[in-house]
Amino acid sequence: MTITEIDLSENKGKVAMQIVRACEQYGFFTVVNHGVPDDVIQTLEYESFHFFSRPMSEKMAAGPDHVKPYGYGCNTIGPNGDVGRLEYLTLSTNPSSPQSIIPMSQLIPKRRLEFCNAACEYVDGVRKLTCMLLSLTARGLGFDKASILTDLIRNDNSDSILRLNHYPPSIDNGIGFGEHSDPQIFTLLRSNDVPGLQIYVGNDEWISVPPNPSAFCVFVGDTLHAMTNGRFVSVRHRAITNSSEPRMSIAFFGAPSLEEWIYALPGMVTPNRPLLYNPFTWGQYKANLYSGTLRLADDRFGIFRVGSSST
Ligand SMILES: O=C(O)CCC(=O)C(=O)O
Ligand SMILES: [Fe+2]
Repeated sequence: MTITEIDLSENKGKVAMQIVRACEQYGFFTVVNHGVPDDVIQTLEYESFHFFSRPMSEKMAAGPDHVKPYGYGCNTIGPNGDVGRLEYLTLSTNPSSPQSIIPMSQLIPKRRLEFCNAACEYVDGVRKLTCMLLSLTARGLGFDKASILTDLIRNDNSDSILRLNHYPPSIDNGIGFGEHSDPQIFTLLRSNDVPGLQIYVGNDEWISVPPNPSAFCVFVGDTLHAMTNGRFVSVRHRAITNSSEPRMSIAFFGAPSLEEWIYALPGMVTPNRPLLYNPFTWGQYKANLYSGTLRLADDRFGIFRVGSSST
């Protein structure tokens, strides 16, 4: 069983096909030669370690009382009782949100300007990379216009998120971040050289993704799964803590605007692949995710599924 590693410096037609195949198989691949400058990545990692090294009283200024899912959190994930051995900081990338990088940086102790600049530059780089991957995905799926996917993220009101996850050392195979799929379109995650990430590949099997600081891990999220009417897998994944070194992962969750309607793209519904989900807006999906009683590992498509009693 091998994880697809995609070299973005290779022929674009070939890369587009590789992406589609990987999204169909596991909903997961890694990319190298991705174009996000190494110093941008290193700087944000440095600032993130600095933030998490501050006393709890200082970190708490950035949470946990912010609008879900934003702000600082420690050991709890989401509002419904999920726990993990990590601390994290979640920021909106939409400049008009009060929870976005610039206003939230004001709450970050010491080095606030350095943190803010590093996070903004990082988001700039990963957003471009996400657009490139979506453009290649559109091509691989046979669409003439890449904008059918890239416009979702390019939209000024894109609800994309940046999250820094810090896993303190722990050497007993504990759950750092429990099993889940990401709700958005694509997640781009990069970690330091410490293992922990595992993905589900079916048949009760989980495989460990070897850490590669010069690569990004790419996860298909629930939204892209719905847009492809189930052709792409929204990959279940988790993080295990089992190292004497701290692990830092930085995730960019590429999402549409709250008002955007999510529905099966042209050609995705066929006699062999009947429609799975009724159209919904990203805002509706998100509200269902955070306002109800859903746990991290639960299926979130319930009320949106064709034939569900609530639709
Ligand atoms: O840290 C990791 O490797 C996984 C984190 C994750 O799945 C998430 O932030 O959604
Ligand atoms: Fe995730």
